[in-house]
Amino acid sequence: MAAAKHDAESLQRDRTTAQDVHLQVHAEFHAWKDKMVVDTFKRLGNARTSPFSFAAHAFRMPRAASEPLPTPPPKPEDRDAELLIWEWNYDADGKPDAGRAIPMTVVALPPETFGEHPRYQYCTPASRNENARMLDNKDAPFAPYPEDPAFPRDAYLRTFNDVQWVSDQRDPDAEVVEYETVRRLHIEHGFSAARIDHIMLMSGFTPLRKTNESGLLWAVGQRDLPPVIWGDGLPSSSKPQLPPHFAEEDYPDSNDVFTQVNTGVSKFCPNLNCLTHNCHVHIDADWLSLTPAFALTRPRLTSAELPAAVHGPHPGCGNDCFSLIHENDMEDDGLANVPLDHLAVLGSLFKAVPDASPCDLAVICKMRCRDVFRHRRDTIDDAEIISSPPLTKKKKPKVKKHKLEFWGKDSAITPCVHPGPCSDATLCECFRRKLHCERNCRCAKDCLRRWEGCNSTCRKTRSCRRSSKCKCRLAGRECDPELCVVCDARDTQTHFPDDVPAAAVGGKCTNVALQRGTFKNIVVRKSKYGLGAFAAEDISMGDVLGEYVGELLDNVDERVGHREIIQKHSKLNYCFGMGGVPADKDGKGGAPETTVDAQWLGNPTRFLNDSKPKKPNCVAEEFRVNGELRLAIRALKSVKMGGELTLSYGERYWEQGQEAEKGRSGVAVKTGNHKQRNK
Ligand SMILES: C[S@@+](CC[C@H](N)C(=O)[O-])C[C@H]1O[C@@H](n2cnc3c(N)ncnc32)[C@H](O)[C@@H]1O
Repeated sequence: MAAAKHDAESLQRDRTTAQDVHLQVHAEFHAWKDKMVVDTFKRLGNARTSPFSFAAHAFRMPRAASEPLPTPPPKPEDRDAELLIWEWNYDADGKPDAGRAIPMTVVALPPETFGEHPRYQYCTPASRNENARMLDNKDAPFAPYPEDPAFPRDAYLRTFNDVQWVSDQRDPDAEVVEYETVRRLHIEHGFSAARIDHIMLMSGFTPLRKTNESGLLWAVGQRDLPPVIWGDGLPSSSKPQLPPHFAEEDYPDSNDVFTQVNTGVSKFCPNLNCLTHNCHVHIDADWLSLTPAFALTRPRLTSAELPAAVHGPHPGCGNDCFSLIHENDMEDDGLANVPLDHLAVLGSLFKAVPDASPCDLAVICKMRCRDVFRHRRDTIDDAEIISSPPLTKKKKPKVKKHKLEFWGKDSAITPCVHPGPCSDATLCECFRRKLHCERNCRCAKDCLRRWEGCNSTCRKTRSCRRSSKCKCRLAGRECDPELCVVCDARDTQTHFPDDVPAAAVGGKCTNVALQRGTFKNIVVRKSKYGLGAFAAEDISMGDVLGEYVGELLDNVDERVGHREIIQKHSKLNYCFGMGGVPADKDGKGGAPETTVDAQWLGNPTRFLNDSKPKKPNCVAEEFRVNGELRLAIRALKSVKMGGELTLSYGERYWEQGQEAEKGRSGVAVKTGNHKQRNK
């Protein structure tokens, strides 16, 4: 009872101390900030030679209301000037000089010279597709058309759960104050991390660390803090700092390389042609990581077996190699001089690759291989290895080729990751969806489901032209630089239009334009329907002009509701459907697999207008590129420089436009076929 009372009293005392420190830090921070802001403005006002000197002139006001503005100098003799601009300079005391007049000639231009610019909707330039944000309907990042009373702002905001400028914001000033409070509580008052966390959480502050990648200390570690001068006149940088791994006791593994690699690996795209950090295309719409974490590996080799197993009869890394030193001699070589950090890294590596060559591990850990070997011997128990069951090689089940079934032109965006061969039993997604396995699938290299490239069909022509029997072309794929060897898809540098003779193209793959980005120059100019895309150079039939890129929507209604409101209001729709079931020849039915929306993210191909009632000179074609569905815009005929580039959106685009006017939902309904736009 007495102990509990004592605890409660001590907690109350600590809370009071923490509150006092917090109030003090808060006051000091705001005193510094107010002064810093005023000083900055003063400095700008006094600047003479800095780039801000313009601002100095602009903001210099008469010292007192009674102080008159300088009298303009006499008008110059230039009688033709219809407009004079007066300019004065101020000296260091703020006194204006005599001033000068700059004559300007006013030229009357015909009104059509500066006609109204067509409406333009802001768009982030992009060279590749991006997945639309998961939970796109979660927070509205901003309210569009703020000055347009006709925009249905309330209806727009109602399609979101919240508004980002209210819900998600962390005040960076509060973060600086909280951090300094924590620093003082630990350094000056001896509070432990756990005690600080306990008190701060009671007061509604952010926990010091929530996970390895969140919490106050993690967030502060991501930023450059402002150079605050505290109440004692000293800057933050001159003060004793929190210890490096403060408050990490609850996350003992966060420093472990094995854990760190596994945290990082899940954020990289597993597509071997991409490997982008936080890839928004190949990592699936629910942001599930596709890259499996590294598992702990059991050691299989005893210390006595290791040297021969990893190096055979040869030394691994030279005359000083551990494999040449007798065990008894090694005893004298201590590990004492090896820094603890290096040993920690080595310990992590033993978890992942315990049977790797000590010489290789030595390079990674900046140690001698004999020390690596010795540390392994000290930490991995040979007795456990001997007692563990021996590895048995499983027989590979035979898969008969004629049993393989494939469905249409689809291919897996998500690589299959499962132990054993691709089958229903191993829950292989490629097998279940009747897709070809792709290069980045984790199945065996000789898996019969794997796409093989066009080597069997293009051996003679080696050009993969559209008229050819190229297996990749016929399957709606671009050639794969790793697989399509006979056409040299890897080294092709040039794009060949259709009218170049086949002989001139031999040995040069023409089916890699999207991967290589061998596009034509397009300019955006005024056209009959707002802005349009025009050829900035002569274009030949068959040329790929560019890739239609934007945000990828997977057709979930909630994610598109707000987009539809913007489309209706602006009367501009940049959606394009891809994949899925094509519509019939009248443009009816069908459902796209994905919609590319270039409303907020795109490139000049988003400006191609509909050609109706004329025939279009371009077409959009779908290609699978490394498992990813992409849209190429190709010329159907030659277009001279300056000619407008057009597509056929398809009847469905316009029909659905009228339905959308009536309030029907459905941005992401099927394009007629891949040549038609989606509304
Ligand atoms: C993808 S945008 C094309 C670029 C658009 N002109 C601009 O200024 O941003 C499609 C929109 O352009 C307009 N548009 C394109 N072709 C048209 C046509 N043949 N007739 C009328 N409007 C057209 C429609 O407003 C349509 O929603």
